[in-house]
Amino acid sequence: MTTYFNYPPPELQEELKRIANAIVAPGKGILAADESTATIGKRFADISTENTEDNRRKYRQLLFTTDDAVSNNISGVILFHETLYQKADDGTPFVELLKKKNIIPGIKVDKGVVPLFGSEGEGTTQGLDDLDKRCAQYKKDGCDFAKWRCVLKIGKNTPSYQAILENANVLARYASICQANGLVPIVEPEVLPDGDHDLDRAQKVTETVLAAVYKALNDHHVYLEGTLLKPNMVTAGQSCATKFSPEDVAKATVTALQRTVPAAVPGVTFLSGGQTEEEATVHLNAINAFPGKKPWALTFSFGRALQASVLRAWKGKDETVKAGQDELLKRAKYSLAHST
Ligand SMILES: O=P(O)(O)OC[C@H]1O[C@](O)(COP(=O)(O)O)[C@@H](O)[C@@H]1O
Repeated sequence: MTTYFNYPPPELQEELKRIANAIVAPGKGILAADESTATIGKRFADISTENTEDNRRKYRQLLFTTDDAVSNNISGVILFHETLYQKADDGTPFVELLKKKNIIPGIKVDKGVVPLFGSEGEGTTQGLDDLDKRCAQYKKDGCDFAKWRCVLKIGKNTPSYQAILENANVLARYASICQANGLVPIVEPEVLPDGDHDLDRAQKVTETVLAAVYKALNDHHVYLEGTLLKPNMVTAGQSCATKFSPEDVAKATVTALQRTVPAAVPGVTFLSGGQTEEEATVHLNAINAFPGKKPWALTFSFGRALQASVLRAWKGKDETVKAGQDELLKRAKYSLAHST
């Protein structure tokens, strides 16, 4: 294997580093509002709201017209393709609304999880074919970062070596293509919380997966200072009989990261992965409070843990938009409350 290669040119390195650091500025995190049409449909079903293009637009308008104070705690928003090109009622493109608030627009660029042939129900994530072209266009259209999610399942025989390697490699290919186009790649290898495994097993799997991801990023010459990691917090499986304290979760999570994530990475933006808003917040605060070496910013890139009460307050109605926005302000403020 050749070890002769070039990192991005110095100006591009500077740009990527500047964007990544701005996203994880102290006290700030990411609002993951990039639910695909099917996923937002599930969220809308819970509040008996029809999954139409205009309802999706209205809901994202609610999020992006929340009081400017939201940008004290939200540095970036991940958008779904459709949302990037939508406008508010007064014709202002959503991207402009965000930029006016000093919030960095980002874009989900993966095209979803597909089965991995020959595996025990595992998957890989598709979307590489036209990624270079799409990234160039998204950068022109105002995005400064991107996100790609891979999922790994914990089971008796999983995650398999096949799945670990394949997902690490596809994340690395995605990351290098993003960087070439001036987008900071958020690398998301989510170890799913489904199952009855304990905390120790979740930690070991997370370590193995992250180690493979950083090996692949190195193999693909990804410039780590211009990337962010979006991992799962290390929690026991959702059906595990044993209960673990926030301090246990913090210890397992910080230890897994210390063992695998290079110090060159500016920040870790955790996904919430089906935890309640309260759990995700308590865990993130325990992670930040945990003593020891933590050379990266540790913050949030929550979907459900920032939006569950927003959706419940909004209920799909025009007259409850303000109630939804108040919930978003509250959740954004408290997600990192004890660590700033
Ligand atoms: O399956 P989809 O529609 O791509 O969405 C997956 C969701 O998972 C996330 O990566 C993390 O979301 P959660 O914090 O709710 O786990 C979001 O960015 C994204 O919206």
